[in-house]
Amino acid sequence: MNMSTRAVDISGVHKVFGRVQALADVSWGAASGEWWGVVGPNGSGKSTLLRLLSGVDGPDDGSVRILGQEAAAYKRKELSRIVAVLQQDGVPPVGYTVRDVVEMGRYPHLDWAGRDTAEDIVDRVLDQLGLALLAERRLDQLSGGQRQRVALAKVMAQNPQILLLDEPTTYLDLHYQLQFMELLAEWRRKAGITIIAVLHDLNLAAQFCDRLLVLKEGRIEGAGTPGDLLTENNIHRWFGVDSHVMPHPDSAVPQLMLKRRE
Ligand SMILES: Nc1ncnc2c1ncn2[C@@H]1O[C@H](COP(=O)(O)OP(=O)(O)OP(=O)(O)O)[C@@H](O)[C@H]1O
Repeated sequence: MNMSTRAVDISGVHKVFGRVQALADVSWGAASGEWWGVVGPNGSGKSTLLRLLSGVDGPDDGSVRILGQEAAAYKRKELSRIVAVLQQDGVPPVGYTVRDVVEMGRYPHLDWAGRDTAEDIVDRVLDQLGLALLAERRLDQLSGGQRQRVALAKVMAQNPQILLLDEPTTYLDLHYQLQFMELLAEWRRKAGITIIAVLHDLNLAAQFCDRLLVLKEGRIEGAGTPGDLLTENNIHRWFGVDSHVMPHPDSAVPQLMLKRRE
């Protein structure tokens, strides 16, 4: 890839649902290899933005470019080789085995005869995520945290350049939340992928993301480093809550403690 090519670039994007302006004149982009957290109150347009970036939906106005080309100009399978998406509940508890699901991640890379172009990748990913012993287990026999690890294995097998995540840690306990974020960080370090993650947990976002994109009522309220953006004033402006913001003792990134009202 040409290193000057931006991973994603959107400009002048509008998206309307009935009378709701989900995104209003949004212009923003991510350089290759960056990790962006997309944050903001409920209903601010975060998931809508992710859907436009994944190509499942198009803007009403403006442009959404992936690696320099309009998202709509890609063939479905071609875009799936570049962009992978992981949702809140990444894989549902159905009867497929762990291996089946991770193999599904390879679909965009199968040739015309259904042959995989990189056969060993499924076993490598299963090993890397500590899932080798669970490979033949069915998803409905796994915990939510284990299933989310399988969902991560599936998108890793997909081997994308850009990973989109929509609140991926919502159903995870503290241990799995941290483990999930560390696995993403390691993957990015090794493969240089671009990560764009909708996150509600600002403390996790501050610890892992290079930059934050803040949306409110469909508009960009800020784009920059957690250190620049996560101030007590901003938190109040965006979420209507009072907080203490303090530097993390290890890394000095801002960490948030909510104040009670009384
Ligand atoms: N398919 C749809 N039909 C109608 N309205 C929609 C649709 N998708 C989103 N919206 C509306 O667009 C606005 C933005 O929604 P979106 O899901 O992008 O917000 P969000 O920031 O991801 O919210 P949350 O934090 O609650 O997940 C909301 O007002 C929502 O009700």
